[in-house]
Amino acid sequence: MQHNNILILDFGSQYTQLIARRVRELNIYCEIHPFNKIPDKLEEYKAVILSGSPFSVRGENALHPDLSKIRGKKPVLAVCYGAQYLAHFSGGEVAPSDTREYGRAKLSYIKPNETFFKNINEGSQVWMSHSDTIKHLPTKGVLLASTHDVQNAAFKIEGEETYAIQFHPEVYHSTDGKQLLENFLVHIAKVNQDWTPQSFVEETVEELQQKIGNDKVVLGLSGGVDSSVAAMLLHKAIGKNLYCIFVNNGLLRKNEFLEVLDQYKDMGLNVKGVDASARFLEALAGLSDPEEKRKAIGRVFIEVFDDEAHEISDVTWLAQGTIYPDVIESVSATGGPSATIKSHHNVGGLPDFMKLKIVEPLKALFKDEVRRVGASMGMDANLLGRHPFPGPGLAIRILGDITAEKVRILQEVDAIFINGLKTWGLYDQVWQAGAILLPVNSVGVMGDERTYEKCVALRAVESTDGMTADWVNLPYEFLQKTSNDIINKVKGVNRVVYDISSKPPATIEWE
Ligand SMILES: Nc1ncnc2c1ncn2[C@@H]1O[C@H](COP(=O)(O)OP(=O)(O)OP(=O)(O)O)[C@@H](O)[C@H]1O
Ligand SMILES: O=c1[nH]c(=O)c2[nH+]cn([C@@H]3O[C@H](COP(=O)(O)O)[C@@H](O)[C@H]3O)c2[nH]1
Ligand SMILES: NC(=O)CC[C@H](N)C(=O)O
Ligand SMILES: [Mg+2]
Repeated sequence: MQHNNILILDFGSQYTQLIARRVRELNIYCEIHPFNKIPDKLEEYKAVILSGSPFSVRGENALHPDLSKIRGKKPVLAVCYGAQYLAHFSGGEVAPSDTREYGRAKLSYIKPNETFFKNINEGSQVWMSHSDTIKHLPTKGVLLASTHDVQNAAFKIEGEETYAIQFHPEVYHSTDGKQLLENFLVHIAKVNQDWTPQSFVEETVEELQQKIGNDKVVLGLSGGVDSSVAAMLLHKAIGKNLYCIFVNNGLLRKNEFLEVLDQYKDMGLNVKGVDASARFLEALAGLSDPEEKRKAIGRVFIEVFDDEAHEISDVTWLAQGTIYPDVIESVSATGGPSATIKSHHNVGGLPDFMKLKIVEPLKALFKDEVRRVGASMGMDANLLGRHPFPGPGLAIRILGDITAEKVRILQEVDAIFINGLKTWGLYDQVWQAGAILLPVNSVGVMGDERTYEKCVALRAVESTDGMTADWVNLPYEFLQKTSNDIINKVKGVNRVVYDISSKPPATIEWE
């Protein structure tokens, strides 16, 4: 258990994860729990933050948890819906505001000498996103700040360490938001700022040793950041009892299998490379529907992994590189069925028959924190800075059916594009990039002869989490040079196009 833990109760705001990030940026650990699943062991938490919500406290379905175990006993910071909740159900009044308020506002009044507003001055910009407003403060409420339009923009409750704000300190556009969180967490709740990548590594290694003891653990390594950092942590904790398996599904980037395998061996990992290319290609033969392709790959992954795990005697644990956003998505407060756009697969979805216990050392971290943890263990910057790459690999970038020849063509094209980005110093400015082989032949002319060959698309996007993305404005000179190189060097390709679609409405991968 991490020390100095902050509990964030999620009422379904789209900003809840941002609250967690801001708290972590202060080197303070925190966890998000759904509003209706308040943990039993409250003594482990030093303070509680209530998030915003799409609901209205006046609505029939208002989220209305019992906070009697928390209020007056722990410092509480209530944000937006949280603030309205405190007001509405404790003797105050919340009503629809005359004008809905979204975006910029300025604090026009701040009560003097309040620790909560230490180093924050009148005029400070805050970001609003609400349609209800707090008309009357709750019993024992003391006004702390106002904006031009919102009289009760911040208040506290006399006799409790309970603070409430209508604006969102977690968003970047609230200029003193981080200061406000620091005032509350450090100066009011007296939480130490000692949660760092190093302390995370030390605590996690100790926990893993206690949990796993002398048991054996198996882990699927993909060359990606998450599984690699998870492997490093486990290696530090249990050494040779960690058995890593890196599967070549024949759909990796050019030379990637051997290069990455060598890199893992240099890191001292106990890793086995399994070349199952033929098995995957066989399973894919004749399939051209994207979902059927994805499912076939998922199935073969499990078979290969299961075969390999059986080669190791007495394995009892399966380790996974699950990270925090994966966890949060599966327990969202408001839930609601969402449409399946694509069936993402990873070895994580192993069936029950494998009967392995699961260990997920990165379950509490965001992607950038995973990178910081990796860096603090001395992991190679190239490995850490790697673009995300999907488990089904080039199979979902070859539209339609897959053959060994198409894989070869796409590997060549992709290598020219990615190496070009690196040479031009563009790789780190791009979140993810790759090439797509289209099921389209077009007419060209090369050396006075007619050609009728394949077309490839290049895709480069900027994003923070892959959920939304925009295409990158790559320099024309770069695109020109890359297109030339591809058409001149890769036999079978006579046309290159650049994908200028954002997500949504498109997705990052084409299948
Ligand atoms: N070729 C592979 N061999 C073995 N395991 C794999 C392979 N590809 C994917 N996996 C497993 O599937 C998991 C999920 O893959 P995913 O791409 O989401 O994460 P990642 O590869 O670890 O990190 P990143 O998101 O940076 O690519 C990996 O953590 C790994 O355990
Ligand atoms: O491990 C994975 N298994 C998959 O099946 C898979 N499909 C897409 N992706 C990656 O997810 C991000 C979002 O991709 P999309 O916009 O195409 O859904 C992008 O980063 C994609 O590369 C996958 N990763
Ligand atoms: N961001 C929020 O928490 C909004 C709270 C509430 N739904 C309102 O519109 O006022
Ligand atoms: Mg990956």
